[in-house]
Amino acid sequence: MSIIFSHVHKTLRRKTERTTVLTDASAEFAADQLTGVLAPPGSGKSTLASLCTGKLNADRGRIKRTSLISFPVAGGGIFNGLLTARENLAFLCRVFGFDPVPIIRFIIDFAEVGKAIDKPFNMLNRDERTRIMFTAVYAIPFEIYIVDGTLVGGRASFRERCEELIAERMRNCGFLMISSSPSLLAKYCNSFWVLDNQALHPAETIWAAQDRLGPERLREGDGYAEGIEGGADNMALN
Ligand SMILES: Nc1ncnc2c1ncn2[C@@H]1O[C@H](COP(=O)(O)OP(=O)(O)OP(=O)(O)O)[C@@H](O)[C@H]1O
Repeated sequence: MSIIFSHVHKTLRRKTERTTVLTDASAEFAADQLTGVLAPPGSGKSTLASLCTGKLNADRGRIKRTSLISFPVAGGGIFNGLLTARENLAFLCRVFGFDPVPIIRFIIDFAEVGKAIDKPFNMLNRDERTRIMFTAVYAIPFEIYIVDGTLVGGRASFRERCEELIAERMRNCGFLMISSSPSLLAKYCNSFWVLDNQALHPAETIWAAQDRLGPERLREGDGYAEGIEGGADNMALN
């Protein structure tokens, strides 16, 4: 089970601006590995994540998914701000083929949201939204979790519990972490790729990946975001 890129081309377009992110890129990300893709800032991390999840399609080439792939951890635009948190979560569970009842029960307990679960998502405060968004992705039993820079979030006590949940998932599931931070990928991953010159290259170690890009093109970070701004479509409040 895996995500396989075969000769993928992708150009982003906005008015007159065109940015080519991938040119004839091939790679295989296995569902039984913790894979890190080291990529400079602005080189196409979010685009790669969106191609993996199917949010974006390749212009040319093929992306074959034979695993159940998550939406990006803490990815924006997943929740609808006008629906309640419970309605959003029920919808997400059904889209991915899971019974919402036990998953929502788990999220209410784990994220400690109580009655806020039945409020419109855009009426929740930033902490509540952050806890729900991080718990939602890890509560659903995906086969490969997609991390676009941010792995964990929330305030101290939630973050600690969330890290335990992530460690549990990492024992049984695949992760594809796309980041500009060598130390983040070194901490969690056991298989490495580099996104460089619009192509994906395998690397033996994170140090080989870092050497290929050069440290001056990278940006250290710990994959932590205390809170997520917005996080939903139709956000009326922050
Ligand atoms: N719609 C668009 N049209 C043209 N260029 C775009 C578009 N969206 C983003 N870009 C540019 O394409 C490149 C890749 O974007 P992407 O968001 O995938 O990169 P990223 O590595 O995730 O960026 P960051 O490090 O800032 O999070 C960036 O240089 C960005 O400025």
